[in-house]
Amino acid sequence: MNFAEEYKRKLKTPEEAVKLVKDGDWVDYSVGIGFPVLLDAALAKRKDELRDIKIRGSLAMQPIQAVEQDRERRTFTYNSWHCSGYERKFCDEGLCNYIPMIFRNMASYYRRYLTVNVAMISVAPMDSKGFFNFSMVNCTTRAILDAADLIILEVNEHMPHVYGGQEDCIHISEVDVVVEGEHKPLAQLPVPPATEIDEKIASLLLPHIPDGATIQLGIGGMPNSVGKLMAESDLKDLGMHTELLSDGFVDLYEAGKLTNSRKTLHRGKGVFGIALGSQRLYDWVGENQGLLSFPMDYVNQPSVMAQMENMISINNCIAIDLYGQVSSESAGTRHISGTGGQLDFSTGAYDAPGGKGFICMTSSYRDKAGNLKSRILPKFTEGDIITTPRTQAFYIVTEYGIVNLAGRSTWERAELLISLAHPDFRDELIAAADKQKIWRNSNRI
Ligand SMILES: CC(=O)SCCNC(=O)CCNC(=O)[C@H](O)C(C)(C)COP(=O)(O)OP(=O)(O)OC[C@H]1O[C@@H](n2cnc3c(N)ncnc32)[C@H](O)[C@@H]1OP(=O)(O)O
Ligand SMILES: CCCC(=O)O
Repeated sequence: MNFAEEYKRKLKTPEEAVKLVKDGDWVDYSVGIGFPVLLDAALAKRKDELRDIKIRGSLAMQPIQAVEQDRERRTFTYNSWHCSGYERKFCDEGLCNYIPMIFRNMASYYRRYLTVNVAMISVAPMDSKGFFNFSMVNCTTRAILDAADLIILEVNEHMPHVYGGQEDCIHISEVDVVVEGEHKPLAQLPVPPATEIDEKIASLLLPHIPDGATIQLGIGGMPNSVGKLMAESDLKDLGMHTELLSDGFVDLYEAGKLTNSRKTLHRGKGVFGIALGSQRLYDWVGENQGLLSFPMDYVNQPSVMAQMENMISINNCIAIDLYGQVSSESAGTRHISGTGGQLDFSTGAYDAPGGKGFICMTSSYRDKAGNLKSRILPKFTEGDIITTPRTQAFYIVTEYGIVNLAGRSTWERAELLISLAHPDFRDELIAAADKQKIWRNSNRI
């Protein structure tokens, strides 16, 4: 077979390729660095000739021209599975709608229910055997492509080849159209520096993490900082099984802590679903035989995590109420990010022998006007979305301590959670707990 010939036959310009999109189509744009930059720009130019184009994407980190060029949403309706900071601003303006999901189910939504008229996805350049590697976006890429009526690949010369265990590539024979062009360097996720509170939280976590543990770090500043601080600890022989591979893991690797040598599943390999972070991370992930990408319906499956001894999951949240419900994706009706894999990992870590799921947060935050606000709330009120229900939220950590809510009644939860609150808010939380009939006279903080 001459794959180079087939490639040439399928090659079109981005402008020619997007002519295949028809009125009413559902178009999929992939996740993170899988975003099809050239195809999006070409599709946006068709805004006056097309009608009712619905786009799905997520964690976009560069301008989405179909939204930027059509701010009245006359032609394009953009939807996200998980909002980046950039997409969050679109939600604020009514230009992006969130699609609720938990990551382990996302592929099955495509396989069972969703229509994909056109998939436009960025991939690494074709290899000599005719395969395009999904690079750092194994995620649900294969499920999206399998569901698509028409597959248009955008070859991105900066996307490195990444070793995968399953569903990590597509062959030229399965593809309808290929486009090429010049790309800017891959979009990066900023890595905020660790704060004093992050350091305190990491110091509280460390005694709960045994040598040889398998680690998941969630999205956001704090889990990344915890990874960095774990790299400075005495921990040994850590393993990686994570939906999101972020810079915290490079810190662990460079400090010699990440060996994967004691993993009880995929020994010797760090497993992940998607990588997002700095160029340093991307350079480390490309062509790295110590890593394996897998689809999210495998990585995020609790029954898979349950096979890993001492699976430790570390995630962040927006707020928690005195009942132990965790909100990590909205603030009232303001949409912030998404459920992502938080519930998958809280569940899977609990099911693993010796496993623990930690939800970490600063006890308080300053709102945009500079007022100090508690993240521990008496109850959720203004439309806050529950990401992890109280039945699956176990270890909760702030800079004031660490508690385990498993098996605790409502008065015990109120007492434990108030012990984690910023001191300025404890009295009002106790008063609220009393009013809500979840406070015992003998409770002490
Ligand atoms: C990856 C795996 O393997 S599993 C998956 C883990 N996935 C999850 O945990 C999904 C849910 N979690 C998340 O999305 C993130 O961890 C978050 C949102 C909780 C924290 O992420 P960060 O990027 O550190 O959030 P950050 O502190 O920058 O806040 C994000 C926004 O929420 C706002 N915000 C944060 N806390 C609050 C609050 N309590 N009330 C109101 N707004 C708030 C911030 O102001 C900011 O808004 P802005 O962009 O307008 O400034
Ligand atoms: C890719 C990270 C999304 C999440 O699960 O939070």
